[in-house]
Amino acid sequence: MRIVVTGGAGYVGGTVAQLLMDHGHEVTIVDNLCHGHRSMLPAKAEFVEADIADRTVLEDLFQAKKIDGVMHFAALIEAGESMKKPEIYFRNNSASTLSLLEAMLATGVNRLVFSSTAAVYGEPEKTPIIETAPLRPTNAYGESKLLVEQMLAWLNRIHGFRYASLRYFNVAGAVEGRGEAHEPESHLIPLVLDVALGRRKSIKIFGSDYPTPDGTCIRDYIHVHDLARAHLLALEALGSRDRLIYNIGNGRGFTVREVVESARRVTGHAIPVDEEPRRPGDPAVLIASSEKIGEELGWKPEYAKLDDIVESAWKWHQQRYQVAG
Ligand SMILES: NC(=O)c1ccc[n+]([C@@H]2O[C@H](COP(=O)([O-])OP(=O)(O)OC[C@H]3O[C@@H](n4cnc5c(N)ncnc54)[C@H](O)[C@@H]3O)[C@@H](O)[C@H]2O)c1
Ligand SMILES: O=c1ccn([C@@H]2O[C@H](COP(=O)(O)OP(=O)(O)O[C@H]3O[C@H](CO)[C@H](O)[C@H](O)[C@H]3O)[C@@H](O)[C@H]2O)c(=O)[nH]1
Repeated sequence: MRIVVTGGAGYVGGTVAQLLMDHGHEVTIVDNLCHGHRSMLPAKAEFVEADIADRTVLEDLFQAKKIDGVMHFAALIEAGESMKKPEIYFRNNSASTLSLLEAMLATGVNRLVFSSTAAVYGEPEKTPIIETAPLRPTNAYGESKLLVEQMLAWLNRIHGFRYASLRYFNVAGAVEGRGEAHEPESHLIPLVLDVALGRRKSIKIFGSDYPTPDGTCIRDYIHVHDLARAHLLALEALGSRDRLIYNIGNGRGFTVREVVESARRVTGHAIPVDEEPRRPGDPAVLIASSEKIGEELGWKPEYAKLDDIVESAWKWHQQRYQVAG
């Protein structure tokens, strides 16, 4: 298939773009490089530097290349930042995505895989979270993604628009020369590894008074390779089905302190911590049930152990920052 990958200069989009190409698909990446890096682009992918809000560029591209489908990763992704500047999340993640959807409708491109998030659930009533759980985001980032999910449901109902919405839990790990390099970095695992490399003095723990066994937040970490495989399965499934919504996680939760412990085991570094107040908008516990995608598409994570995920991130982190070890 000929696939446009938005946000393909980023961590997840770049990884999926490479896997698509490994499977023989043709890929054109659209990214405005607001957070992406040219070094993340797969070597043989075509690259268009543009914003997803630019309908003219997108419509020309969709028509010229006879595009079969879109994988949409482009977004601002920091839950913490979204609680300080919600408006930029609604503009970039919700309004600009509507421009992309309009361009798809105008040119007859009728297959989309959308990067949604566990943040659409907010504070869950029950864990593991299933896809029919209430959708009540506690941060503006999650709301900006939920708005897109709502648009997609209407486009499906009215135009028969085919889409898969994949609600990722916490993505981590690296594959063959491609890993997590957000700038600025806000995610726990790369920040902890920065401490192990001596790039930061300590890791801040945001909140130690949550109702969890050690008082810190619990998250479900999923390896980026397993996540990428789920995208290919969803893209294929849209050939015969028109509306797919799946959680993508490991089904096991780890506290922030357990992540730090894992990084201590993997890196051999003491990793000092500083206890800080809670970060606004953070739910206490997010753990996925991914049974639905397992039953319907046969997806199963290959990386089940936290130490293996951290180890793969660590290898890449060391290479990226050119420290031997
Ligand atoms: N990393 C996670 O843990 C996680 C968890 C759940 C969901 N997600 C979702 O996965 C997707 C990818 O996340 P990531 O970690 O790879 O982030 P990333 O920041 O590495 O990649 C996002 C890319 O989108 C580009 N971009 C942003 N706005 C754009 C716009 N208007 N036009 C064109 N390009 C634009 C950026 O330049 C960047 O290259 C996002 O939609 C994010 O919300 C990520
Ligand atoms: O320096 C840090 C960074 C994070 N945390 C804590 O570690 C946990 C994980 O935080 P991350 O920032 O790594 O990830 P989030 O859970 O906030 O969010 C991530 O996963 C979500 C889905 O679960 C979203 O999709 C979002 O894009 C993505 O950033 C949270 O409890 C956070 O408070 C710290 O204690 N210290």
